[in-house]
Parts: sequence; structure tokens; C-alpha cells
Amino acid sequence: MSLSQNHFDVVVLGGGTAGELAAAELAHAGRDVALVENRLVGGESPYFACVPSKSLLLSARRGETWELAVARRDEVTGNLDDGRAVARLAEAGVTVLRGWGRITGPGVLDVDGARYRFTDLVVSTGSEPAVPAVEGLADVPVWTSDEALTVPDLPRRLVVLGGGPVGCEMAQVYAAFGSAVTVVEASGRLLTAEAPFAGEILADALRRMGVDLRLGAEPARVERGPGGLRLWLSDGGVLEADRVLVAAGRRPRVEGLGLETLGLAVQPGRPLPVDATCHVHPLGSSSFTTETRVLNVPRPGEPAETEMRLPNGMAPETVHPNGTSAGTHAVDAGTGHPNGTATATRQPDAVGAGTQHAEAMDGAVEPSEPADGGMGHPDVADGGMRHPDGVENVMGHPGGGGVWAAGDVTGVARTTHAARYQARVVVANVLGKHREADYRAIPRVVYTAPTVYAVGVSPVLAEQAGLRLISAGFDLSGTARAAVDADDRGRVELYADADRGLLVGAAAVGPYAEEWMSEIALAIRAETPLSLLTDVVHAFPTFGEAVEAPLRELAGRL
Ligand SMILES: Cc1cc2nc3c(=O)[nH]c(=O)nc-3n(C[C@H](O)[C@H](O)[C@H](O)COP(=O)(O)OP(=O)(O)OC[C@H]3O[C@@H](n4cnc5c(N)ncnc54)[C@H](O)[C@@H]3O)c2cc1C
Ligand SMILES: NC(=O)c1ccc[n+]([C@@H]2O[C@H](COP(=O)([O-])OP(=O)(O)OC[C@H]3O[C@@H](n4cnc5c(N)ncnc54)[C@H](O)[C@@H]3O)[C@@H](O)[C@H]2O)c1
Repeated sequence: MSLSQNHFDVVVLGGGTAGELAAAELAHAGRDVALVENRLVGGESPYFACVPSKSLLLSARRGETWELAVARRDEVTGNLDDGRAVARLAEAGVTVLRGWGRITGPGVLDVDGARYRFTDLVVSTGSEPAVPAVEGLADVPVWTSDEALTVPDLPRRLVVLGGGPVGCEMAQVYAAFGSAVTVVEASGRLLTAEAPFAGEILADALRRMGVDLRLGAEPARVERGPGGLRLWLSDGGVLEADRVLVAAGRRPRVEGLGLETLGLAVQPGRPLPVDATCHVHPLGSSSFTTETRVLNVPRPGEPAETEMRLPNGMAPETVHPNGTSAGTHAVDAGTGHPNGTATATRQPDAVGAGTQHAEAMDGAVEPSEPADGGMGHPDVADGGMRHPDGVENVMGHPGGGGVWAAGDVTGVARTTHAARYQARVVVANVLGKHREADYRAIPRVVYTAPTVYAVGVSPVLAEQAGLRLISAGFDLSGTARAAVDADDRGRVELYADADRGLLVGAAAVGPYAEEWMSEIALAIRAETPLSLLTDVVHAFPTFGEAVEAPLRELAGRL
């Protein structure tokens, strides 16, 4: 039972991929949950990011017209109507609070002037585009991916700032439909975080489409010229454009949330630091770095982070040894919503009447983020335990409640699948079933043609972390499938940790690499011995056969 009429067991701040999933699963598990969303329930992925970009890329591959591509894109994004998503949450028993949510003190939430109370808080506020400080840029109309993926315009000349995943996908889309595209990338190559061969093959594919790549340059100044926009580059080049698309990275959304009132030292544009359970720590108290998250091994000179490791053979979800009786949390798991009706009459403190429930219940088209989209049945059992490590100090609740975070706001992995994974970790821990995230094998995919797939440790990361890698590669042109498909662009590289004798990373460029490389993600995550991997038989003729030779080579060298 709730402590009072305006009290929720859990408030989920931000209703994107992570928030939607966490809210639905916690409600399924019987918790009294409110989800606060300022824009569209579903967040970036179904409306402004993954789904529209993949739809446009597919239309480009099929050779459709721009008009057809835009119509198809708008259909799969449900014409930006989140009614169906809201209805699904209501059915799960989640109260959707529309507006900007802000924490005003321990256990207190303000949503546009209405006040609520809560025990646990899940921060899933996502990220926003980072706009570089370039003279004149703020004075001219620019696109971010939000506009590039929602408007019907096809600029004649498009300059894309940034050659990361967003910049490369968008450059390919607009070039395919006829825009004259220039990509300005500050570093010397595309996809700088990945193995160099990946960016090189992609650069070649984009150049063949007519994309002008200005690598190692950045804009120094932008201004309106007589016939459009003019950009002066750091390398002396000058570009004319009708539109500038900023794809220069994203910043975790941590400002204006009131997290400081919980004792959290929020830094603008910096991720909320979380531990392996996705529990938020005050800055400085967490020693986790991106490198150690991905590597799960200590960097030279760093103490081992045993929390992040999984003992051999142990499943990732384990019951915490201390977790069986720590809870004095005032939640009655038996009073959840049988079918979503219980939340419809909730009154906020500052609002006298009216419902705070989902607004738009009758949306037309289902945004097509695949699979359970946050509405799947919870994959964790209920429990009465609380997080054991001092959460009450942060929240000011003697005896219960924690601050958790999932998705882009954590700065970890920053993909939809990672957001969902972290949301599940949060759900388990809020329910008192200790679960730790393992980020060793989260795939990173750029859905261009050819596709770029990477997982685990990249050569760049290994160098930063001082890890000794042994690598072996194979060109897709060596497979029979490439001959059959008349498409021989691509390559696979596999990376093993020389000291541990294990496969720890991989990169592949090629048609549908995101599908046939999944087994490598499993091999990395499961720490499958190379001797076993070399015994796996692949169907003939497939691109998947390309991993066999490098696996044998690595096994022979280790
Ligand atoms: C162009 C582009 C393409 C991408 N393509 C892919 C892809 O193909 N595959 C992939 O895996 N990933 C892709 N990504 C990344 C993916 O979109 C994100 O990792 C994912 O959407 C993050 O989900 P999230 O729940 O953390 O945040 P979001 O989906 O951003 O949700 C956060 C939500 O919180 C709301 N919010 C924030 N603060 C408040 C507040 N105070 N009160 C109320 N509401 C608030 C926001 O309105 C938003 O709806 C892409 C990203 C971009 C930009
Ligand atoms: N398919 C996918 O999974 C997918 C697709 C798109 C985006 N995403 C996610 O979206 C996030 C954002 O992607 P992104 O590509 O915007 O960011 P990014 O940080 O990956 O890449 C940004 C690029 O912009 C460059 N840059 C920065 N400032 C610049 C400047 N002033 N001039 C020129 N270049 C500049 C950087 O060197 C970098 O290469 C990523 O975290 C990514 O994981 C995922």
C-alpha cells in the first residue's frame, strides 16, 4: 500500500527506452510506479533515432524515392504519436505524468508544479545532441539528428559535422537520395573509436556515393552567405551549404533534474556515475571507468574491481549474500495493479482534482521499436530486499529507497539494447534481487551499407587500457558467399587478450554483419575457449564462415 495518496514506490524520470521498460516491469512485479515524460513516451529510439534512421537506410538500399522513404519513415515512427505506448503502460499499471520532472528533495518530485513522493528513483533521462562551440554556429539554423529524421526536406547541399555513427548513417541517407553531402570530421578518420579498417572501408563506400570527406578538419566559423551557409574549415577549406547537420556527439541529460538535492554532485554534460548494479553514486565515490566497464579487467596500476567480475560459470544474476533481510522499505508487493485501473485517480499534492493518468490513449500506429519495447513480462522475481550499500544516505530515507540510473544518462554503451539491459538490471535490484551488469559484449553497430559491427575491446580501447591484443583478420572476398552475392566489400578482425588467452573483441564490416557476428558476442560474453570456437561449424556459403580462419589463427598463436 502506498504511504499516502501521492506516494509512489518508484518514480521513473524519463520515459525513453530505459524508463519505459523499467516502469512496465516494476509495475508488473506489483510496484506502484509513476513514469515522468516531458516529450514522447518511448523517447528517442522509436521516433527520432534508431527506427527512422534504419527505415531511411533501408529505403536508400531499395532505391526508393525520397517521398516514399519519408512516408515509410513516418509510418514506422507512428507519425510521432505515442498514444499506443502510453496505453501499454497504463495497461501495465503505470501512472504516466506528463511534464518536466524535477527532484526537490529526498523522496520528493515536482512535475510542473504538482508534487509527488517516492521511495525509489530511476533516472533515465537520456542524452541530447552536443553542439560544438563554433563561431557563428548558434546564429544559423542547424539540424541535429532529431530534425534530420523527422522533417520532409531534402537539402541540395548538406554539411555533416561529425563522422561518428550518426554522421555516417545520415551522410549515407542524404547522399543516397541526392543531396551533395560533405562530412567534416575533426579526427583523421571516420568511426574513430573503432578499428581503423572499419572507418576506412566505410569512407571508401561513402566516397563512391559522392560524399566529400574532410577528415582532420573542423569548422572554425560559420555564417550566412548570399546563396546559403558558408563554413570556414580549420584546414583552410571553405564549404557552401544549404543545411548543417550537427552530429558531433551527445551529452547525458543531467541538468535541471534537481539531483543535487539528493547529495549527488552533478556535472553538466557528464554521465551519472553508476556501479555495476546501476546504483548511482555521488561523484568521486565510484571508481568505474568506461575502460574497466568494457574490459572487466583492471587497468595497469588500478585495483581490481571485483564487483564487476563474474566468477567462472556463474550466471550474471545472483542473489546478494546480504540481501535477504535488509528491507524496511514500505512497499506492499501484494497491492499492485491488477489491470492498470488503480492509478487513474491519483492526486498530486498541489493539484486539487483531476486525473494524472495517461493522456493520449488512442494512438493510431504502433511505433515499431521491436520486441517487448518495455512491456515484456518482468524477467525477475519479486522480493522484499533493498540495496545493501547505504542508499538511504543519498536519498535521506532511513531504511529504504535508492537512486538508480539506466540508459544514455549513465554514459555506458549508449545504445538502445544497452539501455534495455541496464533497465533490467535496475528492475532486479529495485526488487531486491541483486544483479550486476556485464558490459563486455555489448554490440556497437552502424547500419550503413556495408554495415559496421563491433563488440568488446577495440584496438583503440586496448591501447588506452594497456591491454596486449593479438589480432587476426579475414577479408570477406575470401568467402564463397561474397562471390555468390557479388558483394566482396568487408573484413572481419578478431582480438584476443594475449595474457588471458581469450577472445575479447571483434570488428566486422560487411552485409548484415550485425546478424552473423552475434555468435562472437556470445563467445566473448561466455569466455568460450578458442579450442571450442574453432570446432564450431558454419553453414556454407555464409559470411559467417569468415570467422573460422582468424579463430584458428588465434588458437594457434596463443
Ligand atoms: C540518430 C541516432 C540513431 C541511433 N541509432 C541507434 C541504433 O540503430 N541502435 C541503437 O541501439 N541505438 C541507436 N541510437 C542510440 C539510442 O537512440 C539511445 O541509446 C537510446 O534511445 C537511449 O535511450 P534512453 O532511454 O537512455 O534515453 P531516451 O530515449 O533519450 O529517453 C529519455 C527520455 O527522458 C525524457 N526526459 C528527460 N528528462 C526529463 C525530465 N526531467 N522530465 C521528464 N522527461 C524527461 C526525454 O524527453 C526522453 O523522452 C541512436 C541514436 C541517435 C541519435
Ligand atoms: N547504430 C547505432 O547503434 C547508433 C547509431 C547512431 C548513433 N548511435 C549512438 O548515438 C551516440 C551519438 O553518436 P554521434 O555519432 O553523434 O557521436 P560520436 O561521439 O560517436 O561521434 C561524434 C564525432 O564527431 C566528431 N566531432 C566532434 N566535434 C566536432 C567538430 N567540431 N567538428 C568536426 N567533428 C567533430 C568527433 O571527432 C566524433 O568522431 C553514440 O553514442 C552512438 O552510440 C548509435
